[in-house]
Amino acid sequence: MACIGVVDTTFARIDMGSLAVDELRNLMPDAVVKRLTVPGIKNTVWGALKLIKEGCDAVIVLGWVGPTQTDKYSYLATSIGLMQLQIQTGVLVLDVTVHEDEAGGDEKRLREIAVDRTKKHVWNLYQLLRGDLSPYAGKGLRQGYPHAGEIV
Ligand SMILES: Cc1nc2c(=O)[nH]c(=O)nc-2n(C[C@H](O)[C@H](O)[C@H](O)CO)c1C
Repeated sequence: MACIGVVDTTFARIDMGSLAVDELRNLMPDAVVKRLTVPGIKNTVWGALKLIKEGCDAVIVLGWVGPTQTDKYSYLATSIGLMQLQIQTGVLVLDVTVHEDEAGGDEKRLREIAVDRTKKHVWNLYQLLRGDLSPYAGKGLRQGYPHAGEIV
């Protein structure tokens, strides 16, 4: 039985962790889901490794990046950490991040982005655990926005 880790943060302004857990239950009702909420994105590497050590086969990390340059640097550091973690463990760690400044201050839009991106990346994780996404290659899939679509 698959074990899926969910790591999210208190820094986030939308509860993407709960959205991810709900969507995992929809797509993978038999999977064990282990959730760990940490203070912020820079703590997610530790959280993901903890869940991997506890036996998770894959981890989805839900991060929220603030609008300042310092926030962006924190995210860059985290991204490198999450990539290193995958190199060292070989475990898929799917980084799902919402940037607070990507909706131009429109908080309703920001929620829509967070919900759409979380659900679609849970779907991506589900597909990757069952094989790969090759049936969707080149289809212009987007998370947080409508699919851009294929150029034909
Ligand atoms: C500058 C900064 N920006 C963010 C952010 O954009 N998103 C986030 O989740 N957390 C941020 N943090 C906090 C760090 O991730 C971490 O929680 C603290 O440095 C404590 O280790 C910091 C310190």
